[in-house]
Amino acid sequence: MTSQSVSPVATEAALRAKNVSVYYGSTLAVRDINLDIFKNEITAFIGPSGCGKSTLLRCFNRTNDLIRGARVEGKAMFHGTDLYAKDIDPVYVRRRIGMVFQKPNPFTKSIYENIAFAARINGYKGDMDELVENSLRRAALWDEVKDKLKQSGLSLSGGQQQRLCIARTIAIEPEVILMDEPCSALDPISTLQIEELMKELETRYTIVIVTHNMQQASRISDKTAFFNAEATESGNKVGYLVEYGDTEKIFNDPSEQATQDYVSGRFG
Ligand SMILES: Nc1ncnc2c1ncn2[C@@H]1O[C@H](COP(=O)(O)OP(=O)(O)OP(=O)(O)O)[C@@H](O)[C@H]1O
Repeated sequence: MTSQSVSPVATEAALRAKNVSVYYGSTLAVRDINLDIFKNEITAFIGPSGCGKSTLLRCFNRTNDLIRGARVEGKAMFHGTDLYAKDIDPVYVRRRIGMVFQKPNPFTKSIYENIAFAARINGYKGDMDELVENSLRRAALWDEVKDKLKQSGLSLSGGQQQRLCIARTIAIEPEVILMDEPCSALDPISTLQIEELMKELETRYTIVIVTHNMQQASRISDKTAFFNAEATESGNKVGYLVEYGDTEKIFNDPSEQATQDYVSGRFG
């Protein structure tokens, strides 16, 4: 075999959606999504309100299971394993594929216990002080809180609370972190801190972020998926994937006019 014949190592898809459609009751919310999310990359989901970004995101850690009437068709896979197969425990799925929400939601417990409690209920038996420190360090919060670990998590600023939630997620040792508009409740400085943190976390984790902030998507993500919604005959709107690719291409040279219009702020 010559060096020319050796193909480059294919980047591994951590998550894969294969013909994924999601219904709420009898209403189709998102149709026929096909998409690979690559390991150690940041993937951004963008698109106008209601096009199904959060719905699709939730498929990847089975949090749609917690919504009454939600039903997923097709396959959502994690390293080739069907996340919805009969023998798959959704609690295990959510441990491997963590989630950070729009509004910071620390427990009404101390900063220390926000991490320790999450780790304990997930069966962690190691050195708790070490885990708390490491998780807070990785979430770029340690220096700000190391002298007040007994204070309530709710005493922190919004941006610090969101980093605490990220630390809590990290403490469970996930492989993927799903982030649903994690900065939408934060001021610009806290937003930049979270963005910097995401770039640091990317070396260890695969990150998927839903964002309405175009600059944020173009600043931090490697790949971008643009979704849109169209009206069905029954008058409902159904979301679909318009275009997916390298962020640079999606923002500078998209294939679809709708993508161009959206990223340049002409609609949405
Ligand atoms: N819990 C739910 N129950 C019923 N319908 C829902 C639920 N969550 C979302 N939907 C519907 O599914 C469609 C997609 O919503 P979703 O929140 O996933 O879109 P989105 O692109 O994330 O929107 P936004 O950007 O506003 O957060 C919408 O029509 C919405 O009304």
